[in-house]
Amino acid sequence: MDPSSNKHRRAESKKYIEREKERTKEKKERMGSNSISKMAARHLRILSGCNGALLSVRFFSDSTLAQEPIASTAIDSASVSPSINTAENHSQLNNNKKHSAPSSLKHAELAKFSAIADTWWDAEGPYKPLHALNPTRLAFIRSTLCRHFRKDPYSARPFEGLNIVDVGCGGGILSEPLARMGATVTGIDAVEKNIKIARLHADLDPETSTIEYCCTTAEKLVEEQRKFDAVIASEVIEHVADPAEFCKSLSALTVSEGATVISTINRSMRAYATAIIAAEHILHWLPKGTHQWSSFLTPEELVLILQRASIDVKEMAGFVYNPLTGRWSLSDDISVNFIAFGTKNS
Ligand SMILES: C[S@@+](CC[C@H](N)C(=O)[O-])C[C@H]1O[C@@H](n2cnc3c(N)ncnc32)[C@H](O)[C@@H]1O
Ligand SMILES: [Mg+2]
Repeated sequence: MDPSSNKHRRAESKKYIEREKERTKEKKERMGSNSISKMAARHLRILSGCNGALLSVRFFSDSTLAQEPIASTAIDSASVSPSINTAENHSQLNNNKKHSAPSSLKHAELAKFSAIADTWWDAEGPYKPLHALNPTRLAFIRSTLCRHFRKDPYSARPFEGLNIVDVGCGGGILSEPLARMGATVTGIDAVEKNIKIARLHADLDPETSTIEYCCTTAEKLVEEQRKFDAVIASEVIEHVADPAEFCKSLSALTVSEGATVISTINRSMRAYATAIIAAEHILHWLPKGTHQWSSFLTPEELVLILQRASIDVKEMAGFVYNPLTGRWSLSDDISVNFIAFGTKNS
């Protein structure tokens, strides 16, 4: 056939389209074994740490995922507040630029945390909700980690022998009880002031003075080739620049067969009404602007990005607030606050 003829060109185009179809099919098949559609269709068994009740959460089909892009915001260095532009933070931020992994820092978010750093241990201050949430999230963390690492959940120090990193530890509200439960804890935060407060507070008690606090990021620890049995990022992922990259860093920090725990807020209308309108604008629990609804992740999105980072989510639970008692409890209602436990694929 004459190579310049129309017939020849049509035949070549047809071959090309066929090859592309074949490649797409292969790609789909490769992804299929791991894809969220399988994950989404299956029931996750959730054992509540508080009452041992067997809860079950059904994920939606992945069509919802296709419609809703995972929230991701580019770093806007112009929006960094002068309060975070300290020499220490500057050198730390500059150091981050040198690393190959993209920075998880969202400077405007860090400025908000820096501005209220001295209130971490004021149980009636802006971190009141985190203080109130602490026993409930610890119940989930204790039950999932003990089950996974075959530890006795009824022991006073069930995490003895476990090496845990608390990423975005803030003032150490979660790091401290983890250390009291026997874990060797490393607490890291991108805000220098938070780390200073955390260090000062932990030094008040010999049981928590063992915590290693460091002003750094997950990606920086990856560069340093640090590894942990368990990686925890509680109420942090909604404040980072790129949740998917952040999860990759968390995964890289986790030993093979190790555990990753993430808690955050669902991108639901209920979350908008309660976590933003009520908590920030009506009840003034949190400073206005603490959260951006568009930065929240749905549970399905979190499962997907963790799966792509080689972490299989095994258990998930919701945190539900009772305004009458002022207490949080574990629930199968993941429509607002939720927590996920996953394990790193070997
Ligand atoms: C809502 S606070 C949660 C603190 C703590 N995890 C807790 O729940 O008690 C979020 C924390 O994450 C930190 N943070 C935000 N982005 C970060 C990043 N990319 N790397 C490390 N820490 C970060 C903030 O400075 C802040 O202390
Ligand atoms: Mg938050």
